[in-house]
Amino acid sequence: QDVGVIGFPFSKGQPQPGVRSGPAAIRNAGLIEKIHNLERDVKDYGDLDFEYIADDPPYGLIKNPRNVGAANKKISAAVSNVINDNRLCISLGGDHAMSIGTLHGHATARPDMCVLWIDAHVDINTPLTSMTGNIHGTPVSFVVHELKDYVPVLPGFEWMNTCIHAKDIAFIGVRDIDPGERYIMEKFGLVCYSIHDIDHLGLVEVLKRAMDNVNPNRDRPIHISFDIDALDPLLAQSTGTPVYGGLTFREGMYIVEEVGSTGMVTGIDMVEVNPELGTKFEQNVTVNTAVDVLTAALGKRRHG
Ligand SMILES: CN[C@](CCCC[B-](O)(O)O)(CCN1CCCCC1)C(=O)O
Ligand SMILES: [Mn+2]
Ligand SMILES: [Mn+2]
Ligand SMILES: [Mn+2]
Repeated sequence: QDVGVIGFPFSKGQPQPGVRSGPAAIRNAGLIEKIHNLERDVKDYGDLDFEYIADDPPYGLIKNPRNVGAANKKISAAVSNVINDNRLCISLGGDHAMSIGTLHGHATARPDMCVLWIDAHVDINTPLTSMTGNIHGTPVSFVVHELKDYVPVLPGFEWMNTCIHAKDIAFIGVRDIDPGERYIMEKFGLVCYSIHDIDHLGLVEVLKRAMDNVNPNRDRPIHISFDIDALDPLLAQSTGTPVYGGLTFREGMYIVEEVGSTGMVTGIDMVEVNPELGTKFEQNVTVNTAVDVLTAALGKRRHG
């Protein structure tokens, strides 16, 4: 399947501006060329630009609702466009709030798509449970049908509708959940494999169970939302919310190799790379790892 790459230099879902430079850093590390080298037809759709809305007071604790809502409306249309071009859409971030738009856009183009959320976090705070007001900790609550009654319509989000069922998403790599999120996960029976589960069951079994939950017949388009902070901070240092004890490079690669090899992946987010955090060395390791994860998802194999 052909590939489309689109950049979302977006940072309004959290307080650190450097995440806006993620797309440029990932491109500079040679992503497009490396995809070419896989004999995949790849089209670069460039970066989306986001008009800044100055008058954007908080909604409760939630910061920048109008900016985040307007950006995600554009992101959704852009992602739908790439997928309707029959290209696997690679969305480069930018913070994880952008996945409100990437999931909405993917589901608009592929209504039966399912989601693997690879992250240290479950990002399912509602605007009322978030303790930080950073929308990058809430994107899942905006898209899940069963949470509709728990998520107020924020200014800037009037365009939005929920687009997946709780059973259509599985989380892998989780190790930092807020109390409100834990309540929601248990109340709605969301499928979540923590780092502890990986240590207990093994990654092969965890990945099998996650796929059995969201894609039992392996016949549904798959959206991989990869938050670079799923990986251990020793590897992915340049990110806004690092949490110790994350996925190794090998575990991260195994996940995307396995899921990619189904040939069912039609959307991938690579988010939360902040090239302005950490040392130059740490920035390079983080960005190069992001590129390696993406090329592995597209078929680059370590066994040649
Ligand atoms: C776990 N929830 C956090 C982090 C969200 C990370 C977003 B991601 O996209 O990078 O995954 C953290 C909330 N805690 C901050 C420290 C004090 C306790 C609450 C939040 O801000 O909601
Ligand atoms: Mn995270
Ligand atoms: Mn449905
Ligand atoms: Mn995240």
